[in-house]
Amino acid sequence: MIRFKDVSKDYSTKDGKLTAVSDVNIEINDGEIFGIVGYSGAGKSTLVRMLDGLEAPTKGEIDINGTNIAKLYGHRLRVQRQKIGMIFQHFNLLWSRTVIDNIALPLEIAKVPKKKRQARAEELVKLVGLEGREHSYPSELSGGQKQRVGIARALANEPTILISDEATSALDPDTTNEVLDLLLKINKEMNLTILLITHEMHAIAKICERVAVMDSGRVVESGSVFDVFRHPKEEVTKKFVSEEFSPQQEDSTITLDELIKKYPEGQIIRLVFHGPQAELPIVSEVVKRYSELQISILAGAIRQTQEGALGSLDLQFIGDEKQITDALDYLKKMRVETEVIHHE
Ligand SMILES: Nc1ncnc2c1ncn2[C@@H]1O[C@H](COP(=O)(O)OP(=O)(O)OP(=O)(O)O)[C@@H](O)[C@H]1O
Repeated sequence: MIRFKDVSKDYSTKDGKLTAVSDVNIEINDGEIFGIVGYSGAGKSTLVRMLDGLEAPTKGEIDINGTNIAKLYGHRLRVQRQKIGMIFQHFNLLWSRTVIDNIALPLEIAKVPKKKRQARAEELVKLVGLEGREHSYPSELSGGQKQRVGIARALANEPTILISDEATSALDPDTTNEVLDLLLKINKEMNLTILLITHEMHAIAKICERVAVMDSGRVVESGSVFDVFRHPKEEVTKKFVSEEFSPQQEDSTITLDELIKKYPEGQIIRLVFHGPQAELPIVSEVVKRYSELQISILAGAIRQTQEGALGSLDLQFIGDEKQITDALDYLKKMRVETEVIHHE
């Protein structure tokens, strides 16, 4: 288990003290994929550097399976750091080395005999799906392939923890999904604990079980991804969730205010479905039961999370108030969450 306990980190700058991380408490279970999301400057990288023993907290304790990282130095710190693999946004590969030699680099540093490191590097090439590209140079690879090399290299020393620091931020959406699928596969096959640091809620939704949202050095909200997506409490979380998850209108740049301006009549209701409900024909049932109402679908989105599908739909209801209330009661009975986002 990784435990951040009341962790703070201050830097002294020419403008005085800067608190990069403030009273952070997080517990990450073995084998879990845990997300940390925050905008630039939220303190995510500082947290990672402390976990990797590159910097010590000003206050608090970070321990991995009971060992306080800040208390380690010399050989013991090096051994501990080998248990943590890291992947980065810009891959950090050596351009003069081939794929296989990049992957074998940490083993060379750890002085693993040549035959053994060759065999391990070949195994890793297979694991990340780069067979046939062993002797290519990074400049000959696509972004997704480069990140696969990064992942294989990070796994060379058989770490128990993998930190992904914005590792998909420079990739296009399809490649991002492929890399996330690979992380999920590795997590399952090797029971690896993965800490996913990102500003992309999509990546969190796709593979994480739990998430902590950081803002100005603090963890402002945390919990299961499913719950945080369903009921974001803090403004910053709402912003992240709505960037990724708000129902997509035909013109996806339209804001809620513009939507209301465009459809001022009646009521606009947002429905949130989860789990098996997302697959039931609930909307057609409402249309049938309350046939006097005029019901239009304005926008919709569905996301797959590790706990099942989470869907959201904005509907406009025009008609008799009592009928609208009855329709909403019916939806509630079907355990669909409803939120009135506009009432004429
Ligand atoms: N070595 C340092 N000296 C002084 N201030 C620092 C140092 N490292 C980080 N900071 C400051 O601490 C705050 C948090 O930075 P950090 O890099 O941890 O954020 P982040 O969430 O990782 O953002 P990004 O993704 O942009 O790196 C920022 O205000 C940053 O300027």
